[in-house]
Amino acid sequence: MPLRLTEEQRKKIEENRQKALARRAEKLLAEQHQSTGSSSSIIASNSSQSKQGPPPNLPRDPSKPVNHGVVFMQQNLSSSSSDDQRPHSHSFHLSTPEQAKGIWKRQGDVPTACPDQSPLSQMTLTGISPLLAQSPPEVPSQQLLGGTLGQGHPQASHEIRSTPFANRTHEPLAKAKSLQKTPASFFGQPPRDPGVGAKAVRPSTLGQDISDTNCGSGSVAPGTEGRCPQKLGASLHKAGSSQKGTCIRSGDRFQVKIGYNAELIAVFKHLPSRSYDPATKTWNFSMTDYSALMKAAQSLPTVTLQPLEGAEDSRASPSTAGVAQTCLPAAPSLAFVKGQCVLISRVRFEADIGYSEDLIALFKQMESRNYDVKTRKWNFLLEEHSKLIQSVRCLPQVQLDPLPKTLTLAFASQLEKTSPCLTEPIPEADLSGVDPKLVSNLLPFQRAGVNFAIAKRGRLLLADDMGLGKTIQAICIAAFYQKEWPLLVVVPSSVRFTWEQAFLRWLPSLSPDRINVVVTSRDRLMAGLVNIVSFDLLSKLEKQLKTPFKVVIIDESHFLKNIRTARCRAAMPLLKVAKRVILLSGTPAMSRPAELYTQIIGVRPTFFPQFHAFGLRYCDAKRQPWGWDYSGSSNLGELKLLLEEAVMLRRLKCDVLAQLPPKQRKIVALVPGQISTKARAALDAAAKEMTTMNKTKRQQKEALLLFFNRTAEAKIPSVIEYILDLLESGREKFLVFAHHKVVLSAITRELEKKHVPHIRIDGSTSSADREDLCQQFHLFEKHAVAVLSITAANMGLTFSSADLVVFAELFWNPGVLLQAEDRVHRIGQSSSVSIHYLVARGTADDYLWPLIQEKIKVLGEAGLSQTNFSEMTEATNYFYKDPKQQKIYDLFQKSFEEDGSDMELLEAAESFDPGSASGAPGSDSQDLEDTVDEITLMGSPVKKRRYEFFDNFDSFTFPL
Ligand SMILES: Nc1ncnc2c1ncn2[C@@H]1O[C@H](COP(=O)(O)OP(=O)(O)OP(=O)(O)O)[C@@H](O)[C@H]1O
Repeated sequence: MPLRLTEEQRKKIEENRQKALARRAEKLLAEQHQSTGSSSSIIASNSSQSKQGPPPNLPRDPSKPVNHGVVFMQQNLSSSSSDDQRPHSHSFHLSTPEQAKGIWKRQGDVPTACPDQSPLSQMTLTGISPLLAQSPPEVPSQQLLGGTLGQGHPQASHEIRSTPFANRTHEPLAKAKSLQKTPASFFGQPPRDPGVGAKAVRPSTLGQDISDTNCGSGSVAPGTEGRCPQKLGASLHKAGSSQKGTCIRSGDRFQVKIGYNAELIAVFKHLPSRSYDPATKTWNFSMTDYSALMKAAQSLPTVTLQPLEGAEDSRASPSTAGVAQTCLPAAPSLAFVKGQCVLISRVRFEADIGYSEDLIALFKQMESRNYDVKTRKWNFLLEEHSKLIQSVRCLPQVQLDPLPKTLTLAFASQLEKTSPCLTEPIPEADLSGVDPKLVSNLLPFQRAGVNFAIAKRGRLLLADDMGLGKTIQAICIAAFYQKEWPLLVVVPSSVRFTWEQAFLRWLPSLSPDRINVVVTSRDRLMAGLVNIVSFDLLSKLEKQLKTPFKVVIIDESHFLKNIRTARCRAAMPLLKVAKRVILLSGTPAMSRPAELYTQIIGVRPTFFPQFHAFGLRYCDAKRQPWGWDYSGSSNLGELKLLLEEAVMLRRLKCDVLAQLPPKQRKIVALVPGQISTKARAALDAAAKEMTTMNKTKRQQKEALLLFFNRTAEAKIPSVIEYILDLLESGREKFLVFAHHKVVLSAITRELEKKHVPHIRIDGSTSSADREDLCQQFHLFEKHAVAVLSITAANMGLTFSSADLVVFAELFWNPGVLLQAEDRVHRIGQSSSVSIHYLVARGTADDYLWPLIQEKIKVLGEAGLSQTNFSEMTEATNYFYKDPKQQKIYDLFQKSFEEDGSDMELLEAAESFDPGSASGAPGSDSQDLEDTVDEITLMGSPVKKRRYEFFDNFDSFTFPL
């Protein structure tokens, strides 16, 4: 069982975790700083990767290219460890000449420029493509344009030196060749005339290109150091004859002071952050454009710009170039934008991407375009997705990732459509082969659920709110595929027999002996037509499986959320090979999307074959020093759409309230195996006592009392297991009524152990305290259990913030039970209330339940009660059949009908001491505690779940 933490404890843990991470990051930064030193010359001599990115083990977000260096680094890292859903062709990589040449195009020229490139650009790009192939897909073109080409792998520098054309092609801002024609072409247009371009290149310029490439970044390949200053000298030659200007810093912007120069103004006009001040008649720019401007100016033969004070000219020397780099922010000026397509409805997707003029021009060519003024994003019909992606690929400075493959598969019909159709009606399934009793009892929304499941070919996650009748729907869906049985039903241990009862109730055609409830690890898993097994036993019995089950139901499927658990490892392969998979959960994910992953692939094994891809898109995956953190959430709207389209059906109580009765009662048949041998012997002895002839009236009552008390004792472990299962299933606030002090104490003790917030009201609670406790329960934020005495807390209290009442014990007076139910079902309650009666076979419950039912019937006949318990009774076969049982029943009936016996029994029961053979009053015995511990730990459910709870955090993180 999981150990529930309070909200406060969770917060504390999270706080500590964050602090630890911050300390770790600081330490690593300091170490990194020490090892690299602050000297720029050291930085300059390092490879570009170590310079551009933060230390490899610092947190970074692979999906957000906030910083060029980081993008470069991250891309390398993520591409090595991630399963990127993007088809390769969608990535922005320039490994082919056709792709690489796009870098030269003016963005507006996309449609025409793409197909026909000049031979020169093809030739030159072919020359450099090996270098670019080494660049990660997300290296922004700005890095390439801004003189960072040489920052790549040392080998890359080498290639540049040996292929001068490549340098020209890749250093656009330094290309005298194109600039000598027109500055505009410098920024965008590919060199059109190879002949002119080639002739225009002066020898010195070529040399300068090489030096810029190698030295500008400070990344110097071995053996090139001596050459750099020489080349630099050549490049500085122009200073003598050119127009001079200076850059002046002004806050986070800088100003350029220079006389009129048409070429330079053309350059200015291409910088996104440009601003002209008519008062001073100067242009100013954001610092992000500084590098790009300097590079461009450097290439203009008619201009010499003095760099900003304090910022070294990147041309100065290889050893000082790093200083300039570290002083200046990265320059994303030439508008490299990166983003992704995100689904926003069943028929539309949105381009989640930054501003780019060319991209917007392209968007405007899409027929289905729509601009959302609120989100300030463009969206389109799915059918235009491919067209848009194809077109965007021609924009060299834009990377728009397409929808992941999983989404295109799930929404294939929408992607291929020519006109949008919002919702296809789900066809009515032919249920003529299913027991009419079941079909006729389905509520309309349940019938719709069955239709949905069959339309999905029997594979779905049915995630209806708690208490909406997932069981009846699951049985109906499974019965539709009855020809493919044997059926496997995997459930929490505490509800195995409840499921058996449900099959018996809803499928009368199914012979009871065809139902196999697996109780121990020695049982056979495939012995019946319907096989019901707990999660924990499944992992012990999976080896028995020779042939796979074709139809599988998993109740409370969120029990599989942690992929590392034995239960998940046992179940997932079964789901993969099964033809029909019916997952049931009222709370498929309790805290984060990562919890959904196993359930999604349980239903659709081909969706997101790698968790990492899912994590990147929906869990806001972040790389941390210790590995990947998948505990966040992102793109939740899209995830919801995907789930609804292909995986999940979820209705909330409020959606179907009109179809629900105000109270829904359910008998939960407790697992007989949970009653220990010792308790069983005590029960049998007590039952025997009751049937012994020739007893006085008093002796008979004592015998009955002992039987009632022994029942309480015997049920404790199963009751506790059920309560913990409820908590694990996400039930947040509920009431547990019991009668015996030992039961109340055992429950509160367990809740304390598990740190579950709870209150207790019994006969010893003062009336002043009762109100306070009620209030306290109301204020609890999440999980909270009110442990209440049936007789001491059944009146006058309001617990309408809960919508579930659990009766751990029965009580012979139905009026008391109904009053207790109404603590929740009262004014202020807007929901349908669920009531669970926990009954254990072979105990006094066998007699108490029919007795209650009988009394209710009488009350109903007298017009005093509209309640009907008979349906439940019929469902659970709670009929005493043999004559001996009838005798005990009679005894119960007689005893409880006599005046005053209630009080007598109450008093005796409340203070029952299980340690005493006679059941005489006394304190809770160690004996009972031992029994509880022994049984709840038997098969280690408690132990295991506690581990899993703490393991949750880990389960959403992967080591590097
Ligand atoms: N169509 C129906 N006719 C009669 N009883 C129904 C119907 N649907 C549900 N019930 C009853 O409602 C109660 C709740 O149903 P069930 O246990 O299947 O809910 P659930 O959705 O599985 O809830 P949880 O998530 O809490 O397990 C049960 O007693 C069930 O028998």
